[in-house]
Amino acid sequence: MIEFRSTAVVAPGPEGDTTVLHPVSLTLTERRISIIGANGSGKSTLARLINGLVEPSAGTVRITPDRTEHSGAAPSIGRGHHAAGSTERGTAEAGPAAPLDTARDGAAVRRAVGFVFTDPAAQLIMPTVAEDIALSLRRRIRNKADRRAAALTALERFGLRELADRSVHTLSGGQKQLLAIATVLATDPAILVADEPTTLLDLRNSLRIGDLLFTLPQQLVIVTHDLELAARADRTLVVADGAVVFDGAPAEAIAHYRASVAEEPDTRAGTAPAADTHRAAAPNPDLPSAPEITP
Ligand SMILES: Nc1ncnc2c1ncn2[C@@H]1O[C@H](COP(=O)(O)OP(=O)(O)OP(=O)(O)O)[C@@H](O)[C@H]1O
Repeated sequence: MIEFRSTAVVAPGPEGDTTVLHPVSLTLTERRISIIGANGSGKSTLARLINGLVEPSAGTVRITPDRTEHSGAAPSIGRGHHAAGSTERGTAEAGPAAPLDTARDGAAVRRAVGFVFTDPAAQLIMPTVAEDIALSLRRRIRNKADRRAAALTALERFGLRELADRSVHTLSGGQKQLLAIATVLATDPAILVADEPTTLLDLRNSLRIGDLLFTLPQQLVIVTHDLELAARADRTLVVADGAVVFDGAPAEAIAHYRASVAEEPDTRAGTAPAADTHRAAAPNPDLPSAPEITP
């Protein structure tokens, strides 16, 4: 579960403060949450607050990792199989953990919340594929040989086993993104936040990565400009001008976003409000998985 309580982000600058995110309160319990909105609207800021990459200037963000929610068989891709899960998940405790505050419990939050960036190059740092995934396992598995074996098993799960000793620089964009996701998931986070993970990918790889993300046992928060992908969520947030302006069922959220784009010329001329902020807090009676439902 992810809780924003009057969370705001203000960036100081030479010419005064800029409000990047207006105060927002949300309780996110659904398993799949998508965030959509225009460029520069504040989506990444909202996503980065979840794992502490951005700290709130006011209010709080709290994470309650549910260790039971992803204790089942993990999905695989390509020729992979599920065996990796047992190696990495053996120590997972059952039941909900205590809430973590992103400002106070930074290290624990980063362990609980994996983050996938748009550009996988931002997180692939070791020379080879196997070394990269092994690096993410270093805290969990101290012995080097065991770590390599676990890395290979994890790669198998994502259909990347044959690329184990390849330089990460020789991978295709799709393979890099898959590896980036694999390295994050190898640490078994309770929540996965993905910030436009398919933006740099072709259609085939977008579909592949989308299928992977939406079949994960983890709670997923995905920022995306791909409205088909966004529509697969249980709940969608629309962000505009640093505020959550709609929160509800994906189809309605997407319709709201499309309508706001259609109205844009008026908005730019200053003849209409940028967003109907009242709708953000309004509960959606049609939302099948309302905020109180546990994933
Ligand atoms: N530290 C900062 N200082 C000043 N402005 C910032 C800071 N962080 C973000 N912003 C501004 O806040 C706005 C929202 O940024 P953010 O990256 O969250 O948008 P976004 O919706 O993810 O955009 P995109 O879809 O283009 O990735 C942008 O105008 C950005 O330039």
